[in-house]
Amino acid sequence: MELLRVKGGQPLHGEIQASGSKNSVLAIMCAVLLCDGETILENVPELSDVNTLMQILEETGLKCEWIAKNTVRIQNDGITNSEVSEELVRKMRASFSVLGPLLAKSGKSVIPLPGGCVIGARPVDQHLKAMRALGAHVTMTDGAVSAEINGRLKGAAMFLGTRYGATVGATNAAISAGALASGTTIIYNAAREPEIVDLVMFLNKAGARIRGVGTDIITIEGVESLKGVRYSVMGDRIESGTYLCAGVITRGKVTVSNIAPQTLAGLPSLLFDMGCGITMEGDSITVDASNRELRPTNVITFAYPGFATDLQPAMLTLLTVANGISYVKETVFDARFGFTQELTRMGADIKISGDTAIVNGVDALTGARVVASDLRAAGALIVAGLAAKGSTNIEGLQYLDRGYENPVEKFKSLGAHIERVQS
Ligand SMILES: CC(=O)N[C@H]1[C@@H](OP(=O)(O)OP(=O)(O)OC[C@H]2O[C@@H](n3ccc(=O)[nH]c3=O)[C@H](O)[C@@H]2O)O[C@H](CO)[C@@H](O)[C@@H]1O
Ligand SMILES: C=C(OP(=O)(O)O)C(=O)O
Repeated sequence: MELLRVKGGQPLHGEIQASGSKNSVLAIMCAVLLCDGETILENVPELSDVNTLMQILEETGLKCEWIAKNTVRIQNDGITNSEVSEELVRKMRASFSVLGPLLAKSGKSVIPLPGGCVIGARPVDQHLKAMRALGAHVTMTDGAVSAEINGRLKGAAMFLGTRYGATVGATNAAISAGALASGTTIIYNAAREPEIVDLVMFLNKAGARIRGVGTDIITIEGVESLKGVRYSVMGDRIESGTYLCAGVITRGKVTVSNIAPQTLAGLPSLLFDMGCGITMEGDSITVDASNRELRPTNVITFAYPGFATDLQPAMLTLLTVANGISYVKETVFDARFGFTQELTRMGADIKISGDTAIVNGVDALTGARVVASDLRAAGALIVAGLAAKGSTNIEGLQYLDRGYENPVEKFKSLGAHIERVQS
């Protein structure tokens, strides 16, 4: 079995470049189904999720290849198959996001349900609501969603949302499907995440007419066709935040460049509240925690511009060594504290009460053998290991590889003692 071995105690110093955003590129690659001809995507992170989505697009008849480092070429000469195989959907939940684009472009889409996962139940009711609003006939057979339309989808007004707030995936689905629908589509309570803005910038460059992105009302004037373009994906704010938290927990000084600091929403302010120095300049952000005592703080996750749920595990990990009690409330997913059990094995003092983790800071974490059960848990356990006394051995690297590009090289360049080992 492959493990990540982290020897803690070394303050991180230096600068890394953020990779392209995983969540952004996945949404954009799905939208390439709508675009005729050649699309070239730049700043694409080399991740297993990206490779899985390339396989899914190939299954539908598109041609995908890496043509240079971080550059993918996708040729869309027509969709030849509208059914995605279960094996691929099981590998990656985001594969469900081809539903809307496949339907809008080919009139049909059959996608197995992605199922729940370790961060909570993840229903797709709002995705289906959006497709139905646009006129599709949607049914469920043998655990797969089947959506069909005779001719073009028809623009409509719709309200999307769940008891957790706005939904990123369903907003993306409605935007992509609405782009090729006849007439006007209006999405109320649209999610406002930067990755949705990136998707819309790509689609508008390809010929779509979408306004209001970044606000909670998005208006789409449907067009008859979209044409492939060259587009560079935004920097990854979740990866960036993970490296910043690693810099802080080791009491180091870390700069992340190739990232729009405003996309980090509340993270820089919270790190400032904890006692860190923060500098933002152009497309880079520096956090300085050298010789600082870390104060506790309270965090509540929420749809953007709230604190990102994907950064909750790294942030909570940081609070395990703050000087006092912090409260972390998770409002986006209903089971995203599983990783805290592993932190407890490293000496953290965490109690879970409903949707809130009560984190009582300890003097130091200690190394242990731990298991990552999801992508951001893997990032958080690295953050913990970097600060812990002794060695931490992390299992579950298949999750890490879904969303962090070259983590060993990047952490090493900051001075971390980290390596992949067989055990
Ligand atoms: C590939 C990708 O971009 N993944 C991101 C995306 O996931 P994803 O698009 O799945 O997240 P959503 O914003 O849709 O989900 C938010 C909440 O709404 C619920 N929900 C969602 C859709 C639906 O039809 N019904 C429903 O109840 C979900 O279970 C969850 O509790 O946004 C999340 C929230 O920022 C991030 O954590 C994920 O990293
Ligand atoms: C939850 C995440 O991704 P996904 O939606 O693909 O599971 C994530 O990136 O943290």
